Amino acid sequence: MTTKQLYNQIQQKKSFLCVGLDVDLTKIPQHLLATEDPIFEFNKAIIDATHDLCVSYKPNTAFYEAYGLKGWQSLEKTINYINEKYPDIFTIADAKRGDIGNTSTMYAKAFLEDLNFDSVTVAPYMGKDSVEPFLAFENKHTILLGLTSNEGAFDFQTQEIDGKPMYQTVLETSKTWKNSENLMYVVGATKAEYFKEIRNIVPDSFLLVPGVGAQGGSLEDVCKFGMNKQVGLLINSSRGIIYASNQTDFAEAARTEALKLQKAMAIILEQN
Ligand SMILES: O=c1ccn([C@@H]2O[C@H](COP(=O)(O)O)[C@@H](O)[C@H]2O)c(=O)[nH]1
Repeated sequence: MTTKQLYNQIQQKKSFLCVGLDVDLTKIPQHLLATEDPIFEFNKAIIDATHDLCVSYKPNTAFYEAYGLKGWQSLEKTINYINEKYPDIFTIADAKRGDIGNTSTMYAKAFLEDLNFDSVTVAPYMGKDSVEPFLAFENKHTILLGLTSNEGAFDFQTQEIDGKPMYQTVLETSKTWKNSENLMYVVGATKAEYFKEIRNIVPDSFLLVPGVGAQGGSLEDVCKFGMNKQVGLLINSSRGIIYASNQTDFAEAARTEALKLQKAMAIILEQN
């Protein structure tokens, strides 16, 4: 999928919402545990209930890897379901990979070729040769960790080397790499005050923004400095949407929460 197609979806749906599919078997409705594949049944119901309100789904692979082979199979069924039933939706494997070149190539094949996600999140700290194998995939996107939403982001990412915070060096250096058109960045909603500076460095890139909802980030604050001509934002909420209820009405409750965010986004889009 191209960023132009993603932008078209944003305009059509008046939404730049990404729903996070972080399935924890201890939090999903009990009745689903009796089914053959509770993770997939949960995801399928959430996806069917929210697909018209969001432009992206982001399963965090940790929540599938934690359940071994069965978890990986649930992830595969989920991505196949989205690709077959809702092919216009942008898919993100939140896997935070990155290794020496030949290993990164295998990670890239796993997520972008075998599972056929549109994008994968990648950690930047092993440098250019660890990221370029992901960028080698045409029409796919690499989402590099820029400035993350957690408190630990201040341990390294904002630390200065030669007078410049490390996250800025990551943005400036990575945008010179091969096929950087297909590069996006993760920037946490909890770091709203950094968006102005980040937009100066990467004015045209899409930013994947987790941290709205359960982590307390503000949609309005992020949009104020984070939006660009193509909107340029994918705002993720996972727990705030998918665990709105743990009863039989869980999918409707998820839709209600997604709708609240979509309506707020529609207003912001109208004003910009
Ligand atoms: O900086 C980051 C990078 C990734 N995440 C991931 O996003 C979701 C957020 O979930 P919520 O339930 O909406 O808090 C989750 O998969 C994280 O691992 C992040 O939060 N911050």
